[in-house]
Amino acid sequence: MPFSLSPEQERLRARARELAEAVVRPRAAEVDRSEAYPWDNVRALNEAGLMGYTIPQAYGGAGGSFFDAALIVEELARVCGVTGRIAVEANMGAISAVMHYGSEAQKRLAAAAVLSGDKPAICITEPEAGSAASEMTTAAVRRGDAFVLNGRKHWITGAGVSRLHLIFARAFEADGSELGIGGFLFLRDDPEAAEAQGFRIGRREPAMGLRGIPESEVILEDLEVPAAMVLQPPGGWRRGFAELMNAYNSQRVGAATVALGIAQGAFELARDFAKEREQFGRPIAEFQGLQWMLADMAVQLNAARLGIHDAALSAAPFPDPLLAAQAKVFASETAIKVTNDALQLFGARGYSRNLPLERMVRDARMFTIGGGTAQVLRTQIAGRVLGMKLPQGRDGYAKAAATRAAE
Ligand SMILES: CC(C)(COP(=O)(O)OP(=O)(O)OC[C@H]1O[C@@H](n2cnc3c(N)ncnc32)[C@H](O)[C@@H]1OP(=O)(O)O)[C@@H](O)C(=O)NCCC(=O)NCCSC(=O)CCS(=O)O
Ligand SMILES: Cc1cc2nc3c(=O)[nH]c(=O)nc-3n(C[C@H](O)[C@H](O)[C@H](O)COP(=O)(O)OP(=O)(O)OC[C@H]3O[C@@H](n4cnc5c(N)ncnc54)[C@H](O)[C@@H]3O)c2cc1C
Repeated sequence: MPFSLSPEQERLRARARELAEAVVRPRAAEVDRSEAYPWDNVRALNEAGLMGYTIPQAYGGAGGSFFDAALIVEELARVCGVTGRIAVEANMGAISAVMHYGSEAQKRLAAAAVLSGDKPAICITEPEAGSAASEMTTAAVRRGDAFVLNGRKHWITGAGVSRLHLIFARAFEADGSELGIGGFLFLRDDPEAAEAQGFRIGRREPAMGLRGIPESEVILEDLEVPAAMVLQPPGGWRRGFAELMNAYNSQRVGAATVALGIAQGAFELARDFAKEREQFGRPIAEFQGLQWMLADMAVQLNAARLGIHDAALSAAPFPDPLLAAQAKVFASETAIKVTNDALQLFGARGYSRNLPLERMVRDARMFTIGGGTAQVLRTQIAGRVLGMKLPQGRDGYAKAAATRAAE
């Protein structure tokens, strides 16, 4: 463990590991096979106080930090990536945005949902606005004391099982003038009632990995969201997208931690197997080719963990965008490499669905895509390293120059 832990954090990590080993590990293969959301694990997490651990004590949580959350998430993801992701969304991402930016009523609503076992969903991506998320077309038009939302989100993690949703949409006044991109909170308590209100769950993606948690469409058809459920960061509508994305850095750190946890789990299996399995009359751990593979895995895991902890500890109140992006790029690419090498070390056994290695390879694959692709995050890193705006649209630099000339 690169950063020293307080006695309380040591206990927290031990509590998460105990639960992971006793409850989560034995169910991980079945969660993958059945593709069913692990409600039993959620109940166990909730009883152990690990759902909403970062929620301030005044709202019923433990008031933990993102670093604490990373300790919990790594332990869970080490045995089950799906459960690790649930812990991310119950402690980082949307819930942290609400607990920092929300009104009193919004905080109470969100805290109550998570502390009763909900994993909120964050709804940003649209079919025509993935990496280019700021080009989203889901519209929220003011009508009286509410906004009416229309649009289609896809690849929404937890759609169909989550209650609380943070929906990003482009907001307009009733006269059509644009306000900016904002966050809208919707609680899907009763699926039928939600559908009648205009919040519909569409197709579920047949995903490669992390199959125990759905990624589905969210279709909004004249969904009325009261103005009191608009999540308003301090900078107002014009800064809405930037400040909501700033909060989203916590989830990037969380996603990086799930990738790390999956890879750490695969590494430990490979290390132990290398000492047991014999070929040519000796343990395969005696072959230098494998020793160096294990050494490289250990180097990469340690570096990934350091980057994640550094990013988590930078939170003020959210993790630094550069550190979060760096942590996610490195951990996600490390996870792909380490899980593949761990499988390789097992030979044919690793390729069999009887062992968890092939699941770990599939589960690790998403993290260079979801939460900002490795390519887009590299552009964000480059922009911050260079201290330059790096517009990605074809006429981006020309537009920026024209704006400067007009000023
Ligand atoms: C940000 C992008 C969508 C690119 O869009 P633009 O080129 O229009 O935007 P920028 O000019 O780069 O940014 C506008 C404004 O926002 C600020 N910003 C952007 N990102 C961040 C951030 N992470 N932290 C802090 N601030 C941020 C930026 O600095 C600008 O502010 P100023 O005007 O300069 O003051 C694109 O780069 C991008 O991030 N695409 C990825 C979209 C994404 O991550 N989607 C995630 C969906 S949820 C998910 O996948 C869950 C998976 S999992 O389970 O975790
Ligand atoms: C498992 C999973 C869970 C997800 N969960 C959620 C969720 O809960 N909520 C949510 O809102 N979204 C979610 N997403 C969506 C995710 O955020 C998007 O998939 C991601 O932002 C990329 O968008 P895209 O898939 O449309 O790819 P595209 O943006 O179409 O990208 C296609 C390719 O082009 C590259 N590319 C695009 N632009 C650039 C550029 N400027 N420079 C260099 N390369 C570029 C990309 O890196 C990628 O390789 C999830 C995705 C996955 C896989």
